Amino acid sequence: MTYDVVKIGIVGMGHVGPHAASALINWGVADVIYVSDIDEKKAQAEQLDLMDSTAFLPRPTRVISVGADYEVLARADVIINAAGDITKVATNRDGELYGTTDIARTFVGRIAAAGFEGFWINVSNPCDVVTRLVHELSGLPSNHVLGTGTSLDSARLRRAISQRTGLSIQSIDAYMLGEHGASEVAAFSQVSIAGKPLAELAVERPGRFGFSGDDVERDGLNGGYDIYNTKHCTEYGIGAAAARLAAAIVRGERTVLPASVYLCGQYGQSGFYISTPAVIGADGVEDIYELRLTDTERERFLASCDKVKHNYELVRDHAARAS
Ligand SMILES: NC(=O)c1ccc[n+]([C@@H]2O[C@H](COP(=O)([O-])OP(=O)(O)OC[C@H]3O[C@@H](n4cnc5c(N)ncnc54)[C@H](O)[C@@H]3O)[C@@H](O)[C@H]2O)c1
Repeated sequence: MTYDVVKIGIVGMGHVGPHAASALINWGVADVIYVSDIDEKKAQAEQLDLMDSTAFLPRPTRVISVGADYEVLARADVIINAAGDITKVATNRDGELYGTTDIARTFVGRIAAAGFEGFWINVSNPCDVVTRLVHELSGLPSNHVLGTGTSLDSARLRRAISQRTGLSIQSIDAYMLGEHGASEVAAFSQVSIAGKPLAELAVERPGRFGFSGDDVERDGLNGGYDIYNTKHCTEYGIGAAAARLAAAIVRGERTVLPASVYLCGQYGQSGFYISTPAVIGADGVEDIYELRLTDTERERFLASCDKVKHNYELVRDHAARAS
């Protein structure tokens, strides 16, 4: 699919939403960005600030504030969901479990009823659970809905390896898999640089490449809280991650990126969202890759799947009790 005019909607203009918008504007990805927030004044203020930034850029982008008129977002090609309450994840991303899912119920169905046929990229936490709910409420095929998942955590893992090796982040092929949360796993056995497995490099040049997998996994896993504990949010990395996925879709890139995707038999798992590398392009999630893991990595990945599925059951019970 090619777009004459690329329209992207963003729900939730707290920290993440505006940074995703800013990345899309700076990269020249979108012609129109609809910004939505239950706090209409906040959405309007962000609209004006973002529009001011366009005066300094080569390509014009229209930013339109729609407040809580969610139906307008049905005109978008891609919608990013960043609605939530970041103060609730002070110790654990599951702190938003009922909040963000209740919030998603207020707009995903309305946007679907207004005829939305595009793509959802969910950022809100707990990311894999909210992504699954968005898929369920949207009525869209599973390849039209994805979550940022471990895209950010994988960037943190690559950053940690980059800091230890002195090589650029772009030179490091490494993935965090599983839940975007405490149970995620670094696929350390599959890290490669220059087409060589890290394990081989570690034998050849231990001084540069012989660092501990546990240490870099810790950075991938806890990197968010290292930032959150000081500034009480994370915004640049995740804004860029969401924008990157949106760009890959509207440009039809077929780029391999880690994302929370609907498993259909990969790792022996099906019917829910969790992160693994995927091909992102004009059809959204066009292919899903299963990595060859060590027994321990696989065991941990499967435990992560169990946790995400269990959290979804909690959300389902919560919704049943409320109805
Ligand atoms: N997946 C990731 O890697 C990652 C990283 C950072 C943040 N997050 C998550 O992204 C979400 C947003 O983070 P943030 O720091 O921007 O949070 P925030 O609390 O700063 O902003 C959330 C915004 O959502 C708005 N909102 C709430 N209910 C709404 C509704 N019904 N309709 C429209 N807007 C609504 C709020 O008014 C607020 O402006 C959170 O769930 C957070 O945990 C995920």
